[in-house]
Order: sequence, then structure tokens, then C-alpha cells
Amino acid sequence: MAVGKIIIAGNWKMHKTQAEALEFLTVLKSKVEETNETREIVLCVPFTALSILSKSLHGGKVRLGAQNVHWEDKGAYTGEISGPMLTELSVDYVVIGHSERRQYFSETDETANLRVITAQRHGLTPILCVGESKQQRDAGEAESVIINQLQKGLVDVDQSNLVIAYEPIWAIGTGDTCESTEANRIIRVIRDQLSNKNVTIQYGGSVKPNNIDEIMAQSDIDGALVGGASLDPVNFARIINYQ
Ligand SMILES: O=C(CO)COP(=O)(O)O
Repeated sequence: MAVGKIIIAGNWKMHKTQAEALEFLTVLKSKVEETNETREIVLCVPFTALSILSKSLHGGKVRLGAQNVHWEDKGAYTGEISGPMLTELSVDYVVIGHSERRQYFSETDETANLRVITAQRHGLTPILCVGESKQQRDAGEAESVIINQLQKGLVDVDQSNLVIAYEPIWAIGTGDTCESTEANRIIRVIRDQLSNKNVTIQYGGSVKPNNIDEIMAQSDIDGALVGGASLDPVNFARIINYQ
């Protein structure tokens, strides 16, 4: 059904060597040849796989994404990566503010905001991740947490080049998917916060071949950000080719 452009993105997190990435791509390409052009396919891969995939994807229907970008173009920031380093490799998307970055690497709404603005300055499309923890949900705070993340994360952001991913933390990597109707309800809450109502808003958290059809049948869900199930090309292709 979808409101914004449909984008199905795989977030490989810290998985796959270059050799494994190429092997994956060979299988995936063969399975998405017939995929409708209105569905954008994105692979958000480790930095080390960007170069080789960039060469193999050239001109194809699969787009490349990174998993982070720093707000400075260069400098003494050990372990970080800059916008020009990504655009040189034909990267189009970048995941920002993922809950794993927030939880394990002290990423904040303020740094996520700087990264989103920087991504846009370089012509990259940021995929800003928001979502509540189990504790926050149980306390009835899901909406207020997400609204706060959006208000801080979207300061001075151009909403004409933006993707939001709603990823409830308790549903990530747990097999515990958020009910699709509930994901749709929260995504409407997110859309209400935006000035551009056509922003692509994805759902992420235990998306699998057996639940994607129901998720994508919802009125406001414009795609998925897929973790574990995007590591297998057959599973990921089934998700891309949802009914
Ligand atoms: O974090 C996610 C995507 O960014 C979701 O991960 P899973 O699909 O493994 O739950």
C-alpha cells in the first residue's frame, strides 16, 4: 500500500567479508531480475565491502548503503568514515542512529542529527533509525520517546531526502516482531511529526520471509530495514519480492 517510495534495505551490520559479499550478490542479482522497478533495493554493508560491491553493482538495480558517516569531511577521528569517502564509492544511502550505535557506541540524538545533515550535504540519503526499548514500551512511553528522537534528530534536516526506520529495540534480532498493525500505528505517529508526509518510513525488527507480506500490506509502511534475514540472498530476495 505504502505512502512514500518503497525501499527494502538490508543492514548487514558486522557481517560478511568481501568474498562472502560477492557470493551473496551473485545469487541476489539472479533473484531480483524480475523485481518491479518501483521497489528500491539497498544493501547497507560494512565499509570493507563497499568498494568491491560498488564495482559489481555499477548500473544495476541494487543500491549501496553504508552504516555510518562522520560530520567532518576529514580529520583526526580514528575509526570514523567521511561523506567524501562514501560518495567516491557510489554509496547512495547511509544508516544513522541505529539502536546498536546508540547502545554500544554512545551515539546520541545530537550526533545522529549532525550525521544526517552531513549525509544530505554530500547527496547521500540518510536512513534515520528511531525506536523504543522494551522498558520504555512497558512504561507507556513508546510514542514520547520516538517523538523526542525525531524532534532532536531532525533539526535543520531537509525532509525531501530522508528515510526514517522505525525499529523497536525489543524486536531487533529477537524473532519477536512488532505486530504489523502496531508498527503501522507507530509509523503514523512518526508521519504526523513530519512536514513532508511522503517520506519513506520503514519498519525494522525481525522482518522475515514469513511476515513481510503482512507488514507491507499495512497502509503506512513503506519498506523494511532487514537485519538477520538480509544475510541470506534467498531469504532477502523473498522479502524484496513480497506479495
Ligand atoms: O536492526 C535491524 C535492522 O537495522 C533489524 O535486525 P533483525 O532483522 O535481525 O531483527
